[in-house]
Amino acid sequence: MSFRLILLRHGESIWNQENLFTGWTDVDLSERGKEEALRAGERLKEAGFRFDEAYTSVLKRSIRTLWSVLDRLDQMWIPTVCAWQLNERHYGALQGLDKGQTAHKYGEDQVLLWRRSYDVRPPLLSPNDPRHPRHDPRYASVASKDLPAAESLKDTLARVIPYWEGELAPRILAGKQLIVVAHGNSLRALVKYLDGLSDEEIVRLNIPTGMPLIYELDSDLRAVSHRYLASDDEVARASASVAAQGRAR
Ligand SMILES: O=C(O)[C@H](O)COP(=O)(O)O
Repeated sequence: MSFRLILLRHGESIWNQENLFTGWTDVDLSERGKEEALRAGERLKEAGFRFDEAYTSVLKRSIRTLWSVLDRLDQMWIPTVCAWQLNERHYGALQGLDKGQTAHKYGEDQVLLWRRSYDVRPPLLSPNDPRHPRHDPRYASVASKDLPAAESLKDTLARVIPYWEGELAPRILAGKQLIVVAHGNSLRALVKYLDGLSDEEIVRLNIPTGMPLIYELDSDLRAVSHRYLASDDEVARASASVAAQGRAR
């Protein structure tokens, strides 16, 4: 028995465009990001995909991307779940800072550790900071011990994988075709798990915005293969540009 799962990172956001650490900040798509989202829907349509259910985060850059995809597929009616567990990694006190200027100030190696290492946490947001998620009504039903002030990828994985095991995997095993629209690092956490990547291998993985990623899974839901619905050139260029966001400026 084999299964298929479609993953998609949201289109470019306004803060992606401005090269700012975003995390749980709820910024919208840029004009280019809106086009990327529609294009992702077109690519899925051209390839003949249909979905039974859709999952996304509680952040509007992902939600709006999902809306555009489902609009293009004429499937806006399918059940859709917004789950905080699929949010971007929480970038703590780095949120709102310019990635290039941060690299200039602290060094590119430190920014690479913050952005791509498995277990280094960015500096924490103070609980009194109005940006802390405990002040945001959308997280009112989340236990305070689960609300992060900053996350490493390991912390992100510790909320994404239980959600995968408890909610997504059972639906896939029940035969449902799912699309999961999420974020660069919540998807890196899921990909690390599905592909069994080591803590060192995950450092080199950069997921581009707006390019559908198709996973073929075995009966244990481990990855057999994956491919982007885009040319190798497009994927290589877009992934390199994500990696380059941490260069000193
Ligand atoms: O939160 C952010 O800034 C981006 O969505 C992902 O950022 P990264 O590529 O720097 O991890």
